[in-house]
Amino acid sequence: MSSAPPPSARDTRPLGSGSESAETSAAYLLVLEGESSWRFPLPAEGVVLVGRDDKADLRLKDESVSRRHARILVTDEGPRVVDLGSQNGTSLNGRPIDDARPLLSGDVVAFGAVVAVVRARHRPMPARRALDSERLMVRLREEVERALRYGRPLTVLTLALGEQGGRELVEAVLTSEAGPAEAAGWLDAGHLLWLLPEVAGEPGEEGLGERVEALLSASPRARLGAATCPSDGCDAETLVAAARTAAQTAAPGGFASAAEGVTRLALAERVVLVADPAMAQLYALLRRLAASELPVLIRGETGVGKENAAFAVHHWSRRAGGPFVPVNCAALPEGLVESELFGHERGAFTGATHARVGLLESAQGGTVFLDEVGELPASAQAKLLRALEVRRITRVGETRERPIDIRVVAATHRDLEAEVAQGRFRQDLYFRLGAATVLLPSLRERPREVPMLARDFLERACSALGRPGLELASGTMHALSRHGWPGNVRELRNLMDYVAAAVTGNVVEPHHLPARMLGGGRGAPVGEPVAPEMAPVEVARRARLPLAQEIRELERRRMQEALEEAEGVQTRAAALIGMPIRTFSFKLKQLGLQPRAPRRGPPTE
Ligand SMILES: Nc1ncnc2c1ncn2[C@@H]1O[C@H](COP(=O)(O)OP(=O)(O)OP(=O)(O)O)[C@@H](O)[C@H]1O
Repeated sequence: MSSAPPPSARDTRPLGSGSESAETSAAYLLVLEGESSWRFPLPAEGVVLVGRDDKADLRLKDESVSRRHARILVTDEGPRVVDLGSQNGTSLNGRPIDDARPLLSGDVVAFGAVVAVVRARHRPMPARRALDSERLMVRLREEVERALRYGRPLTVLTLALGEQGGRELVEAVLTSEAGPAEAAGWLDAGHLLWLLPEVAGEPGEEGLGERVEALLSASPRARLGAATCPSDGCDAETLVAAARTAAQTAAPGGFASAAEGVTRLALAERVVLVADPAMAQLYALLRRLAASELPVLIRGETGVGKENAAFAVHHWSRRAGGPFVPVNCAALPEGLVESELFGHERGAFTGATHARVGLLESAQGGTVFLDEVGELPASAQAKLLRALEVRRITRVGETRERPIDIRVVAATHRDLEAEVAQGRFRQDLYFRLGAATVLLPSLRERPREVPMLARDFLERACSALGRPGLELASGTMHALSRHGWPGNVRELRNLMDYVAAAVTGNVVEPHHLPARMLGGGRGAPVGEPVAPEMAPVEVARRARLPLAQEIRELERRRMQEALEEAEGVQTRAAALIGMPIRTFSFKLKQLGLQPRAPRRGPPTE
């Protein structure tokens, strides 16, 4: 292995001259030492010792460099650097390294105070680099890990072969076009995946555009799609799914990026973002259901977007001009459920000083959204069933019936069938409400939507506060993608509201997130307490918590205890701690606490 030339010769030394490795070199280091800079060609394969030692291959003079400082190992997978326990350490892109790290074009390595920039020359990918799907996914996971760790871009490009095929030509393109840091292979007979580290997937970006053109020249009827880490996903499976979905949306012979696959549904004042294919299908179904008058039952965990789905049914229906009346059945005051729902006459009960129109009647000509319908007491269930069957209601304290023209969309986080089986919910009402049932997946099940929702909520929160937009660091995106989201979209929204208010710089770093999110793991148990406004980790480490946080923690504990004592009946739990039921119900959602199933007796006629 050749040693570095003396400083005087370094600046002028042409790349590839005077070194046995230069002819075969695929990459070089641009070394910046003191006032001088020079190129050090890396061998095609072999080991480069970096240090002040006379025997070092890359010989440096700076005092900050140890005699045997680092080693660069070059294999057909590309170069990797490892520190040899040097005094001042080796860093990659500003971060100290403690184990072997791959070097990619554009990486900045520092050996003590000496800096070297990696420049990879274009080297055709050997045919054997086309990996089988298993190895390809392993490689993609490594690349995702690297992209997130160092905040570097990574794009995955997928090709769905057209009817005319062209597999051999596509493979020829890979052999001639793929760079040394890239990998590609077939996911199945018809889908190719090409990993493009350092490609940000931006419109008009050369690294992407050239490859798209080359692939389409090989298979002109193919569809191409691309997804980028972290903006379209932070794990291998999500990125592949996003790229494949994008390819499906492209025309034959065309290309689409995953970002183009995000749909913004403008539903009057509401904006609903949809990117997950399952969600897109569900919203298409809701649109079809809207055209009918069928009652719709929406199932899903708390905060998953059930009210938005219900509003979509209303908005797309012929009732859009009428009112949309949301009713939280869990928050209706015990004893007043019927008068709230059906209204009452003056003097119907103590305190009924005026006649009052009920919530159902106030939805005349429109849609009533019965949220948490599983919480309705048995007597109200019976009365609701009758009202829906005869399309009339009777106000409490009145004998005459009044006609109603409403559509009912109901929602529940419970398994209503199981509730029916246990005698806690009327079967006939269940059949009536659940003529069409739509199950919304939890946010954990649609990881593709986490980054885009996070960005959107953050942008909206910043603009509501009148502050400039904030960026989400890739480590933060990673933490968001690993979180279990027991509170679903609401939890994400609350978190973004919190960071918009709390973070002072321009970038949301992982340490700004609540401590509970940094341990990570999709497996975070559902129903785990959620406090989006919980202090960031530095605050949590302090001996004393801010007063506001202590109060919130106390509130959470007391509410949980009360719920247990009241066997899940929210109105009773609220009364136990002297909190108005509406406040209780609101805080329950805000804190992501799971209301337990109330133990009710079987419904009566
Ligand atoms: N796809 C989406 N795009 C934009 N915002 C969303 C989306 N899904 C949910 N949200 C927002 O997340 C929050 C919670 O959604 P929503 O109230 O519809 O959930 P929910 O399932 O009805 O909750 P709960 O079970 O507590 O009644 C709302 O602020 C809503 O606007």
